Amino acid sequence: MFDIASLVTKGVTYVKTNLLALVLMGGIVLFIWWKQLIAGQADSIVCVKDDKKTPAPAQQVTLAALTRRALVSPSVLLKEAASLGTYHVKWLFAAPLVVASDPNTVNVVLSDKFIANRVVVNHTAKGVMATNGETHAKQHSLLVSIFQDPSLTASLIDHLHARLASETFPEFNEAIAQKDTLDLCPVFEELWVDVISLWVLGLDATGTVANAKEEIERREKVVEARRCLANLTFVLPTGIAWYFDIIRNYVQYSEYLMLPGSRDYLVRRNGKTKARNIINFEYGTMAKEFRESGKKRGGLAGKLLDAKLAALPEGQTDLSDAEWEDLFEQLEAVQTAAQSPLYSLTPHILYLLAHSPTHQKQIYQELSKVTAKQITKTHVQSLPSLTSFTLETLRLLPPFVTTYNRVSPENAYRLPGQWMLPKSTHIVVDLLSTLRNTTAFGEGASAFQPERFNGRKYTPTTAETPAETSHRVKDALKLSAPVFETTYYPFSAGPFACPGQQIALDVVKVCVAEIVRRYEVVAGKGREGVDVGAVVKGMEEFGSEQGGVLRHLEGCPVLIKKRK
Ligand code: HEM
Repeated sequence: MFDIASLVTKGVTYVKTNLLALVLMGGIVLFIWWKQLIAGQADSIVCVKDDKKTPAPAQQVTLAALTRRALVSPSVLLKEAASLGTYHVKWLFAAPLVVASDPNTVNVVLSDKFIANRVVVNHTAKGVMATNGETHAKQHSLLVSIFQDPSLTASLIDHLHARLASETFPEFNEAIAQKDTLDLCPVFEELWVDVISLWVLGLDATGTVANAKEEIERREKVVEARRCLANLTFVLPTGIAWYFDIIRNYVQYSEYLMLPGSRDYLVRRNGKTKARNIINFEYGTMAKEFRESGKKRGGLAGKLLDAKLAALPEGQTDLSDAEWEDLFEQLEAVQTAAQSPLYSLTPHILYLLAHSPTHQKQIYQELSKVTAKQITKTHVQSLPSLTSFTLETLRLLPPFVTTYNRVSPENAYRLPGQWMLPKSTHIVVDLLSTLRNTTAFGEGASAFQPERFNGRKYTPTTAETPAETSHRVKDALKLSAPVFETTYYPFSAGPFACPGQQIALDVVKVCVAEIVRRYEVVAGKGREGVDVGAVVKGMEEFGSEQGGVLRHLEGCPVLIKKRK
């Protein structure tokens, strides 16, 4: 007779007594599966040579080379990149993440003629989660052209002057009165978040309109909300949140890449919904005012609206709801993209000046020739010492230590010797190591020497036309050594290059100049005598928190002295 109960009991006893063996077997099966998966992926690295697909030779790439720590600690990134060579492949789900760094090693590993310079970064790769392809290209070139407009830089500088006078100088004076060390990072984080938010939304710079009180209250609400939102936390449907959190752990800046419908996801945990609503209300008001009375704002909002209206088919005078949404998303993207590198770079320049009194003196002497009450873009463009100091700080402390990650479309990322990276390769360029490349910047590449920029003019990487680019890509691959100009690209290059690079250089210099002409910045207590070279060498003082820009880990502590 078939006794089910006894069979079940026997089964349970069997499972109990053999549980350990079953777990072990399961583990072994999983391990074999994993090894096969990895091996399968390695085999599937197919490159294209002379239009024929062939498996890439195994020695061409190093697998699982960078540790996760390298993506958040610049000092670890430098060390690992130096020991591993140029092409590090990190497995990220099904696709490898490639980090290009040292062209010397790439010469050995991949070919004898590869240079990780800004021309080579000009590939036609697509962003992973960002809008990509033609949509991205259109939005990108729109921003590039809008940012050429001098009135836009001028209005940003107006906001900067107003903010320096109302909060920053009083904060500096307070630190002087207290004879206390001041941490520069939080000061400039608030400054840039405030300045960019008012400029992006096209609000008045000084609050001197007829209903001044109401306007000031409104501006305060907006900047409060923006400060609250500056530390991004996404709320996503559970499945996506899990995927996103994992990606975020591995790929820097991925949290800033917009997912479809991201404005809805940007609703915050921890009571940030209120802040989000304040900004959304501003967006709504912007569209309402235009629709009801044709009123347009200043700042970026106004310029972007003008450009979008100009592109409408004849006879159409208003944007559709979807087009307004696009406009808001672009404003949102610029807010994030602009504020964080600015609040990384500005305190770092001042901190390095505190540790380099000779350079500070030189810059102050240059500045003392400017007699105007307010420093303008024209002034700072003709201050060579300040320009060289800024460019050198950007080289050794680039706010983005790696580019955003992007995915290569099939065969579009060309390597030397006609090799192509396979489709869906995640590519991240290690700007930190590239900007310290000894072939390009000489044996003293890791030393802080602003003078290396003397007599050189920075050409924004957005200035290249596609035709010039593809021609130059071909030429670059033939070059035998990377040159200074093409390897210097802290704003990245190609279709994802920073569209705001000239504005960024202008406003950062105006900000630093206004401070240095009033105050002397001195090394903080206990840090006297530490030379600027020691600060930037090993990068131990800095970190790139998940999804964040490069920051001094102790917030750039300095002492401030008022100049006579
Ligand atoms: C020192 C300051 C800045 C630095 C170092 C910087 C650097 C960068 C870099 C490296 C990228 C591209 C990353 C990649 O290739 O994946 C980027 C993108 C971008 N930047 Fe900047 N940036 C700065 C300031 C600004 C400012 C002031 C604005 C706006 C006014 C701005 C707007 C943008 C935008 C909109 C993008 C996204 C471009 C796209 O994906 O098409 N940035 N920035």
